[in-house]
Amino acid sequence: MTDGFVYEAQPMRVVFGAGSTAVLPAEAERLGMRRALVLSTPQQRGLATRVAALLGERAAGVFDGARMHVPVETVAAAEAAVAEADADGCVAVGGGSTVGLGKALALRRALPVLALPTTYAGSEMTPIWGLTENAEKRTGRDPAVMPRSVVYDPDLTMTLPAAVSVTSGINALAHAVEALYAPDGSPVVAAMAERGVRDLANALPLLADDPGDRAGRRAALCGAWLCGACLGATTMGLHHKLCHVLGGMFDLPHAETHAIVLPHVAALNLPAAPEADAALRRVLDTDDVPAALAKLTALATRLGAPGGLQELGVAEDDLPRVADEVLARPYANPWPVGRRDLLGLLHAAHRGGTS
Ligand SMILES: NC(=O)c1ccc[n+]([C@@H]2O[C@H](COP(=O)([O-])OP(=O)(O)OC[C@H]3O[C@@H](n4cnc5c(N)ncnc54)[C@H](O)[C@@H]3O)[C@@H](O)[C@H]2O)c1
Ligand SMILES: O=C(O)CCC(=O)CC(=O)O
Repeated sequence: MTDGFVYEAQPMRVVFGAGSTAVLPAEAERLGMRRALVLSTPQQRGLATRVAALLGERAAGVFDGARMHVPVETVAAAEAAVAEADADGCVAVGGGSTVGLGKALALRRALPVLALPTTYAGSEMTPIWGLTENAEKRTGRDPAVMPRSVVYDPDLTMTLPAAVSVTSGINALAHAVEALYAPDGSPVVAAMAERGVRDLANALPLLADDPGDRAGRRAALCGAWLCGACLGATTMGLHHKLCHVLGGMFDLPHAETHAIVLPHVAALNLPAAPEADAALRRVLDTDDVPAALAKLTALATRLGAPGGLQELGVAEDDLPRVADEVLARPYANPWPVGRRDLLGLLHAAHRGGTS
């Protein structure tokens, strides 16, 4: 096939709108959940408890042990909670960490997942699961982990701190950027990516200035949905690979790592991906896409996010080990990545700022 494409739509049901949390009991009923375990991080236990109260008899309890990068130990504890509560489904209330735990339960226990995202990570739109064991993060794809229903309520994002709003928004942007040059892209993905990037790039500066901006919250969540759907439909490239290796090896905060790395990968890859570059120039209204992305990263650092890998505690001496791991099992990428380029990129991301 020349210049063709394959697009496989993911089965996704989305309910979007301020106050849409109220539809949860009806969504649980639609999915046939009679005893749903509500999942959250420890920090979001209060919200999870309110969600359990809203579910009433359909709630089987709250498990608040979700952690970033889905450690296997956390999954084991959640499985024990599922067994003890005799749960027949789970409601994941939170960001990518909580949705990721729901996916692990879907994978291992065939439990249906209903997701209420509260960050912009976009995991709820993908069949990608991740698990971390012995400082190594494994990822895979399985349609069985896709949440059966996703309720996007911008009201739940009002409490998301400004810095996390910007970094998790950049995580979502990265999904769209890589989807635009993925080998399995398509016009549907490109349309979602362009709209998602535009929504997020417009909304993040508004949220940085005023996290209470309701229109900004709505636009950012809509952008996160679309960018997440792009990731769900395409294969990931160098950027995601780097973030997974770094995240797994050093237990780094996921969104912050994405925010640091993205402008550097864009600078390396976009010259080899002219169509993606043109689309991003158009939607970001710029002649220099990496610089526009670096401005968003700078927005996050102004709000207190780390500006470079060194600030995240990564030792410079460890960078060759990261490069080795990335090159050992590379993801498809427009620029044929060599060790020299990769080390240059890693050192720049380590220092922080632009390449
Ligand atoms: N599989 C996928 O497709 C995919 C995509 C993106 C991210 N991820 C995964 O998601 C994880 C990162 O997710 P994340 O960036 O959303 O962070 P997160 O879920 O870890 O949340 C970050 C922190 O913010 C808190 N929080 C979340 N929403 C809040 C809100 N509205 N108000 C106040 N506090 C809130 C959480 O409790 C947590 O303490 C990583 O493990 C990453 O690998 C997976
Ligand atoms: O890197 C991402 O943002 C998407 C993939 C991912 O995080 C895998 C996981 O769920 O751990």
